[in-house]
Amino acid sequence: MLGYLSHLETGQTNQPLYLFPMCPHFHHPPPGNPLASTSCPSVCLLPPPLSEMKEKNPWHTPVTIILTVIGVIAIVTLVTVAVLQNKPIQQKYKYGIVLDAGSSHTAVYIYEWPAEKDNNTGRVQQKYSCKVKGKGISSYADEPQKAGESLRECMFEAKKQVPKNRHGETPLYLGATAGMRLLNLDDSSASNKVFQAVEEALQRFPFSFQGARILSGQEEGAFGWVTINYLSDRLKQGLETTGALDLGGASTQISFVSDSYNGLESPKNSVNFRLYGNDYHVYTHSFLCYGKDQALGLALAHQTKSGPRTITDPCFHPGYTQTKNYSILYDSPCVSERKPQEAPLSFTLSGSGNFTKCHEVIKSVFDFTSCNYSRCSFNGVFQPTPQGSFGAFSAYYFVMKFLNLTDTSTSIEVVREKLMEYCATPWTKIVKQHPKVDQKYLSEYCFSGTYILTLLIEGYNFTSETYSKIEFIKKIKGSDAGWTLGYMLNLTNMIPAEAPDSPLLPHAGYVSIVTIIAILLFALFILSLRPVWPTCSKQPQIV
Ligand SMILES: Nc1nc2c(ncn2[C@@H]2O[C@H](COP(=O)(O)OP(=O)(O)OP(=O)(O)O)[C@@H](O)[C@H]2O)c(=O)[nH]1
Repeated sequence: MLGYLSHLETGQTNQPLYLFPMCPHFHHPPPGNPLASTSCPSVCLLPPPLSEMKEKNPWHTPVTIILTVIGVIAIVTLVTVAVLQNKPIQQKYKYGIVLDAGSSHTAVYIYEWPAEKDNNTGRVQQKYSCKVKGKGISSYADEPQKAGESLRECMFEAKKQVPKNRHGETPLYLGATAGMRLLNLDDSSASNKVFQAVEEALQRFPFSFQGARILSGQEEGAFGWVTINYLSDRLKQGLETTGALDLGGASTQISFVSDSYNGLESPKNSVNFRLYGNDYHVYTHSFLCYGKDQALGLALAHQTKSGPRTITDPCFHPGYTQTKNYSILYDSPCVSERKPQEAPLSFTLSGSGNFTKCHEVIKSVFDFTSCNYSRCSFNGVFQPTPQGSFGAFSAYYFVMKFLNLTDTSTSIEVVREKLMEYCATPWTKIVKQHPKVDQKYLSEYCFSGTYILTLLIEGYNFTSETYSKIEFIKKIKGSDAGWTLGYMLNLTNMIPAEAPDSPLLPHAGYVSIVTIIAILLFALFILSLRPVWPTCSKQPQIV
């Protein structure tokens, strides 16, 4: 038989090298007689000059050609099926809507997750959020109808955001937090009317309305913890969890896992979860009246207990003045009992911008003396020592971001110094520096920054070391940090108690393995046909 002819030049002899695929090695015909046989048992004699002959490829038999074609078709079919069968289909989404009816305002959040991964494996993420104009629903106690109306604009937007064919199946929840907790304490009938109005308003939308309710402080804290750990994938991967610090307008929550807390001491602070096959004993506490707006009210109440007409408030910038109404300030159940017996209608507040004095005023709103447990935060509330990393969101983030204090590697002493300098800055200068910032927020950053530091260090007992493990966050991977996502995940059973079975291989790995196996099988098949392989003949076939 005759193999392919190659005219590669060999280095030493400068003779042509003849390659015969069926011969075990190359060989050089003896000089002068290129047709002489060499050591290859199936040696192929040199053919006459190429121009004189036409090779007949021994593989070109009908059987080998048919087998090769069948083999190639089989491989292509196998790989195509593997690719198509296991290919991620074009994503379709399902949706869930949660309204966070907070004390200061209401926000609408739309979440989405892959429809085909409904069984707890798809990642839920925030698709859209809308801040409802105006104040929180609790501020509509005197005109409940308006509470419902206030939600309409954002809800119409939500209708546009969710595809029409998903409207009917999209669950819609409203959770109210500390503002409604306070209204409910103060006037439960007014609170019911507000709920009635918002329920009627929400039922008019084509979503699957699941009801409106007040979350307990414990739920608010625990679902905030779930949210941030879910978004950072710590739950699914069974990693060490992050604590959650949430500072609202009317309440504040702290939630974390501590090695020293198993729920036996102060069981009311314990929330247990089994998520993705792991058990979590979470410590959580919500301080009603210690959100930043109510805390400001507590601080003002402390300074106006004798019913003065003017106060010099160290938590406001020098040159800042404001007239405040006594009945509005003391309207909140957080301070109503402390209302001075005799007080004028209003008082004038003049800022002095003194961080040290502001810190003293703020400390006076905490009770650090009573504790019936092994350890307490404040107001006699049990709390283990903060442990691990923490995510601090809501007003923690707004305030620290504005003050440029989100870098917690900055020592607490430096944070104090910066606050000292900031508080002492005259109000006119502050306004000039931030002409676009809402003056209500702007005027309160000195108080809020000082309050946050006091709450964290003296209140929750963060030390220089543990303070550096706090991260001030607004969003994680595009979704807002807050209780709403955790709440929805819980109500829709989107976090399984046990770890779901995951596919052994990702799509690409699966396709690669099928391809390799197909090729190996084909090679094996060809080898198995060895008996019918064409062999080198002693005589070249000249056609
Ligand atoms: N500086 C600043 N403050 C904000 C902003 N949005 C909200 N706040 C304030 O931050 C505080 C906390 O706001 P939220 O997290 O919405 O709290 P909330 O849900 O109204 O309050 P709770 O019912 O106590 O949970 C409130 O005092 C708000 O007035 C913002 O964009 N910038």
